[in-house]
Amino acid sequence: MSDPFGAEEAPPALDTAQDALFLDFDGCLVEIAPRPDAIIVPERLSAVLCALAERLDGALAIVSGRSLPELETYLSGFDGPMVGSHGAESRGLEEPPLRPEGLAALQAELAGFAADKGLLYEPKSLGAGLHYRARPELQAETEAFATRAARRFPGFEVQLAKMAVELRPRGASKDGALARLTRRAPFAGRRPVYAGDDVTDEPALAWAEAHGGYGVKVGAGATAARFRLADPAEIRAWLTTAIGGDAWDG
Ligand SMILES: O=P(O)(O)OC[C@H]1O[C@H](O[C@H]2O[C@H](CO)[C@@H](O)[C@H](O)[C@H]2O)[C@H](O)[C@@H](O)[C@@H]1O
Repeated sequence: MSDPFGAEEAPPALDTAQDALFLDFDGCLVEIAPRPDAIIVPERLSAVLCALAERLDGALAIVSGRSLPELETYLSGFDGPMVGSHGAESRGLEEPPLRPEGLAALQAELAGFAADKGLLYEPKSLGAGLHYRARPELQAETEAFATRAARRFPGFEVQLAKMAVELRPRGASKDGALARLTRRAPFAGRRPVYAGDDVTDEPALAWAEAHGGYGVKVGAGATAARFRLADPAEIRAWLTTAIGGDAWDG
């Protein structure tokens, strides 16, 4: 694909003997949908992730901005490690969640703003999101509101996402999650490979590049990643190839 931001090349085949693989969820494994609850998760996805995790000796983790319970529901057949809420909560890592004070009050404020403005409010296990896809003209106002909310609730910070602005626990990050994961088995000593599509993924893509591995940017846009694939369908095909599978058919 042609892109003004470099990273033209497709990634090499995964090296299952030495790679540790970290995968974003929305926009990477599944296509972006008009609403968070409207995504379509291909039936084979969990089975492909399980097979690939086995080839990687368990060194495969999902690293997402989604709430952990949602990830567990959408990928119910996959039992490997998962990091949710932009690094603030995890499964299989024995890490306590980052739960700042004021979550309920913060959520009530964001829900009220959404109701007033006709935005989609997304309650999250450790934060909240405001989706302005239906009212894109309100992006600046929504971001300004979120910035003011983060001042009143200092345990939280603003996280921009595709057509959305979120408040997540302060200090949570996907690159921080990668740093922690790669210090422990079965990830330690392997080459970090991260794939993701959004600004929420850029620090993790840069982290993989800076730590002996590489990033795969999904879709268009400026990126720290060396490699690029066009969309989640190409990501799924790349994963399937690594397990010797046939062409992805949904
Ligand atoms: O880190 P990710 O797995 O990419 O999650 C980031 C956010 O994804 C979701 O929102 C995005 O996807 C929605 C469904 O396609 C889309 O409607 C929305 O516009 C996108 O921003 C999710 O709702 C958020 O909680 C995640 O943080």
